[in-house]
Order: sequence, then structure tokens, then C-alpha cells
Amino acid sequence: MAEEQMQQLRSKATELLLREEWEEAVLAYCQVINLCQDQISKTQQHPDPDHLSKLHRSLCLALSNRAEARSRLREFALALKDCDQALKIGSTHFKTLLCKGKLLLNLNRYSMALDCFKAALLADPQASGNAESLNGYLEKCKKLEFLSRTGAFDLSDWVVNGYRGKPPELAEYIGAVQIRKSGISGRGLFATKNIDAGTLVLVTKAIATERGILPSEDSGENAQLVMWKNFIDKVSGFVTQCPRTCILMNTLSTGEDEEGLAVPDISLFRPEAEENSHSNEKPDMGRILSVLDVNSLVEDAVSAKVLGKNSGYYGVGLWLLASFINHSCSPNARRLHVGDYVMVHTSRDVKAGEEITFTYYDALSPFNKRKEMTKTWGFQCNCKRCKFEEEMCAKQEIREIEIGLERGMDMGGAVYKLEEGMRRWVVRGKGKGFLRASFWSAYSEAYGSDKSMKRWGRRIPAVDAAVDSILEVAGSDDRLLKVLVDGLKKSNGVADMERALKLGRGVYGKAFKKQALRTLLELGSH
Ligand SMILES: C[S@@+](CC[C@H](N)C(=O)[O-])C[C@H]1O[C@@H](n2cnc3c(N)ncnc32)[C@H](O)[C@@H]1O
Repeated sequence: MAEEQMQQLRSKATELLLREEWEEAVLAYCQVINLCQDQISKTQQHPDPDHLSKLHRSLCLALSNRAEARSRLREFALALKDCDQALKIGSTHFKTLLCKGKLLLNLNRYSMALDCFKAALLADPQASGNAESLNGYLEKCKKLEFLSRTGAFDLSDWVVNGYRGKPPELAEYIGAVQIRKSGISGRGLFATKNIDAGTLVLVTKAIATERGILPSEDSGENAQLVMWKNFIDKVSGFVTQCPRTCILMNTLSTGEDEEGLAVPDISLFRPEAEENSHSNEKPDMGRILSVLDVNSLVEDAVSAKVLGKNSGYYGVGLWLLASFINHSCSPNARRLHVGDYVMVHTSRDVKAGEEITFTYYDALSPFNKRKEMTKTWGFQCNCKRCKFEEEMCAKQEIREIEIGLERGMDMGGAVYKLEEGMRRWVVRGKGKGFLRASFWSAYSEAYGSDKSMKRWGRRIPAVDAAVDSILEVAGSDDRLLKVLVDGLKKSNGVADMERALKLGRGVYGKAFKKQALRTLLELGSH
């Protein structure tokens, strides 16, 4: 009687699994598992000595199938628990090892996933007819584990081929950085050694992203609200399913009392970090909302580039480790979005011990405008440039230039007035770069206008000198790059190509060979 019932339940569960009705399949397998466990506890009374091992086999398979269904529902933690329980019964159960490997791979735990796939191959060298896919997983794990260890990403072919096909496989990577207390606010990310411009400091996959095309009516505000709601749902769903993500989310700032926050060890964010699944940290919805408010990033921002399929969309996401990067108006890093990954690289040379920063808003704008923008972000910028410019911007001439620019003043004249002012106020070194960055729009317009250059060209600095001084304090930026690239195009590439490529590396990072970088800069292949 019980055997018949078991048979029926098993058939029903298998059918649901085959029909890919995952939620129903989970429920059906729960019944099979309960029945198996119940029978196992009563087996002493059974006449057939093989009965117990049969029941164990059934239980192992049911747990394995429930794990598969749960993994499709993205209930990763529960699926992993099922796998572990199944492997306790049959440590070489092929299907379970394969499922566990895939789950670990999904959670970016490459070495552990590799161990599972290797064990699966050992358990069944024919891979139950799945040899091709098992070998595929083994290769993928090895490659991702290598990338994660070395950071040797290369997106060149994909770029040169016009982003055709899927973006290349990326992996979690942490470069020469650590989390420390920051002089800017709370915690920040710091270089542990000297780093060249364009070097990757981290690559990480989003906890969740939400993308859409914003309609032009009401400037897409309603669509943005709907997206934001979907995004919150995705994040909270994932945090509820995955205890590790919950623990990591709880290390992020809510914007309140940042000075009192603990400094987590960066190794916590490494893919091979110990799982502390016994932790009973629970997601708190109010906290999640504040964390998202403070740490979410918009893909298409001034300090970012979006490559490939997601470039036509408005996208928002949460990338855990990137959330420790503070804003500076004198940034030294930028980010690149590829699929659900963010790649953060330095945009100028960085010294050991220096804080890694990018801009949350446009750093090539005047102090007062930046001050307004920080208000929408809910903080007051404490960076060195703001401290310097706060004093400078009290000067009457600077105010006059700001007002003049708003009223359509001749840009060459504005640049001349600022340069004269800096000479009189004895502004030196970085100070010049700071103020030129603030009024970059005037400089770029003046340099781009023949009329303006005819009148002011001899009295204002050469374009190279202005660009260099801004680069030194604000790192590479598209707009600085554009001036150089336009110059290169005008001179048919006779001008300094190496210099443009160096700047290009600051904007795009070093994951591109020369030819790909030229494609990105739209310079063809000279
Ligand atoms: C994404 S978090 C950056 C990491 C954060 N400092 C922490 O300890 O987790 C953003 C928050 O950091 C603070 N912050 C970032 N840049 C800042 C700056 N330049 N000046 C003042 N506060 C800043 C603000 O409180 C902001 O809401």
C-alpha cells in the first residue's frame, strides 16, 4: 500500500519536473521525501533486506530532484542543503554532484564547483550520457577560476567583432585593494600597492539589476518608479534566499552614522570565502531599502561606460564590493558595465595607500553645481578638491565667470579671465587642474571654436597643457579623450596616438588590446 502510494507520488513529481513546473515539483518532492523518511524509520518491520537501501536510493534521488527544481527557482541556499543531504546518502551520486557544481558555479564559487564536477566525472566517467556538458562545465570552471585569480580578462575580440554574441565570460576578481577607514566618510577601498592607470581593481556581478527603456514622456519618471520597485523585489528575493548575500548586504552603509561602521575584511567578498550558513542574520526590509538608496548604481553614469547589449537601456543595479567606493570630485577610478558585471579600473596612476574613488556625478562641473548635486545624494562632499574650491569660489571673479557662462559669455574670454585670476592668486600644481576641471565646458568650447582660438589662442594655455593638468587631478574622462581623438582625426593620426591610447586605457581599462581600444576610440586601425 505504502509502496503504491510512493510510486504514484514519485511519478507525479517526475512529471512536474519534466514539465518544468518547478514550484509544484518542489511540493511533490517534499511529499516523496517525507514518505521516504517515514518509511525508513519503520523499516525494521519489513521482510525484504534490500528494502532499506532502496528507500535510501529513492530519498537521495528525491532530494537531488528537489535541489534541481529549487535551483531553477533561484532558491540556491535550500537547493545546496538538499544536495548536501543527498550526498550524505550517496557521496558519488552523479546527478547531485552535477547539480551542486552548477549551483556553486552560479554563486561564483569556482574552486568548489570544480571539485564537484571532478567528483562527478570520477563517479561516472561516461557522465550518464552528459559527457559533453560535464566537460563544458569543467572547462568553464577552470577558466573562471583562472580569471578570478589573475584578473587576466580580455574583451578585445568581442569589441572588434562589434559585440556580436554573448559577452565574454567574466568572473569575480579582487585586485590590489583592501577596505579601510576612509578620511572621506565611513569605509573606503584603498590601493595596497602602486597601480598603473587602466588596471582592474575589481570585477563583480550584481546581486540584481533592472533594465528598461525609459519613455520620453514625464522624463520617464513613472517608468523609473516601476523599475525601482521591481529592482527592490529582486534584491529582497535574493537576500532572503541566500544567507551569504544577506551577511554581505548587512556590511553595507545605510548612509547613517558611517563613522561607527565596522570595517569588513575584503576576503569576505572573495568567491572562495568560507560560507557561514549557520549565521542567523535575517534580512530587514527597512534596512534593505536604505542600503539600496545609498549604494545602487546607475549603469549609464558619467564615471561609467556600458558595453554591449545593455548599452541601449536605463539600468540600475547593486554591486556589493563596489559599494565601498566613495565619491571624489578628483577621482582615480572608473567603471565599465558588461552584462551584469561591473569592472572597476583606475583612471590614472594610483599610489599605494591611496583611496580608490569614482564620481557619483559630473566632476567636470563648477563647485556650486557639484554642491547642489551632492544634496540629491544626501551627503556633503568632503573631498580635497571641494575643500580647496570652497575657498576659491568665494572670490568675486569666479562668481563673475560662473554667471557670465550662464549668460553666454565668450568662452575664450572666460578661460582667459580664469587663467589670469589663477596667476594673480598664485594657484599652483593641482589647484590649477581643479579649477580647469570645474570650467572644462568653457575650455572645450573655446578649443573647439576657430573664432575663439583666433582671438584668445595665444593668451590661453595650449589644449595639451590644460588636458594634462585636468588628467592629473581627475583621471581619464571621455570628454578629455574626445579632444585628443578629434585632434588625431584632424591630423590623420599624425598626432600622438600613444597618448590617446593611454588616455583610452584610463577610460576603458586594460582589458582591451590596442586594436580593440582603437575600435572603442573609433580610430580604425592605423
Ligand atoms: C556607496 S557608499 C560608499 C561607502 C561608504 N563610505 C561606507 O562606509 O560604506 C556611499 C555613501 O558614502 C558616503 N560618501 C561617499 N562619498 C562621499 C564624499 N565624497 N563625501 C562625503 N560622504 C561620502 C555618503 O554617506 C554616501 O551616502
